[in-house]
Amino acid sequence: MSTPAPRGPVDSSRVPRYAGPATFARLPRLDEVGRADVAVVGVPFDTGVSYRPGARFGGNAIREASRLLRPYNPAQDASPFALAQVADAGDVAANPFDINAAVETVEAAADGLLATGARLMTLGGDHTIALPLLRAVARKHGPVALLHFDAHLDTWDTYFGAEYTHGTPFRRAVEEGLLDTEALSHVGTRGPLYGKQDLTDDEKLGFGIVTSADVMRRGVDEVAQQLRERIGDRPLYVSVDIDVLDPAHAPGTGTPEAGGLTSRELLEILRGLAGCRLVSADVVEVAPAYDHAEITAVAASHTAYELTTLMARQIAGERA
Ligand SMILES: N=C(N)NCCCC(=O)O
Ligand SMILES: [Zn+2]
Ligand SMILES: [Zn+2]
Repeated sequence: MSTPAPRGPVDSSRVPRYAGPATFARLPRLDEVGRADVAVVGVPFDTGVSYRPGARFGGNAIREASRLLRPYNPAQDASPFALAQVADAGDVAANPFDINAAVETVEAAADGLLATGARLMTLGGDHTIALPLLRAVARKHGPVALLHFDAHLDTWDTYFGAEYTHGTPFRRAVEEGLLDTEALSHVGTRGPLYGKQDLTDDEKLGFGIVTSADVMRRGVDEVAQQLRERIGDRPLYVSVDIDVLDPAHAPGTGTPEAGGLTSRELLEILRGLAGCRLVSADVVEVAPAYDHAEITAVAASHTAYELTTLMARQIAGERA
């Protein structure tokens, strides 16, 4: 069965790129194209944060910054929006006053989009939302490999007795059997912890750690190769907390930590994942009130672009 040619972004050589409403990369809305291979969906929710709030505005900041993306990605030699239908699915109406209700709403929205055959490219929102997203993805694919880019472990147990927060999604995900514990990696980890036990607990859950300093010492190619080997041909979920980047590269975030990755390192590691079976991804924790000159939002838009390109190439490869 032949698939219709995907509808791509508005042509920025004919319509100024700063004109009109901001969808991700100036792509059509999902309701304009009916269905999508990759649905870019916003989750404006930040009730799970432990420090600076504001990630509820992250998705729209990333959309605004993504106006400057262009249709051909030379680093991956691919035109993602021609290889697959990528569309902007709008925002999930997550309850800002009730975390449990919000988690349920995100899960249901993700289920709905995944049921149409779309992969999710989610724009957060704080990191709490990774849990409902992983629930939906695991319901579809079974336990998935997880590649988690973050300054933080996000495998803590509770904050103030709360189970669902931005510091706890991946412990919950392991407890719920959503992850393939043979293939769990944190990348970019750094900064002070509550105690050494944090690391022991994290290791017991099955995670391997590539610290920010490891990336600097070993280089992006070696790191990407090690990650690819660990992931193998498992279905893969990639979660990018933008605070994995150094505050110089991403000041607009809620819990910044010194000594992070450069945006160049992050983008190169992502490109090195070509060939992995990427089933969905998120970019979270962009808090534009702390941003300057859209530094963080631009980095996040390029991160989502590389992830989308990986998914589009994967989809095109499956079709061929
Ligand atoms: N997921 C992010 N960004 N941060 C988690 C930090 C949890 C803490 O305040 O200890
Ligand atoms: Zn973090
Ligand atoms: Zn995080």
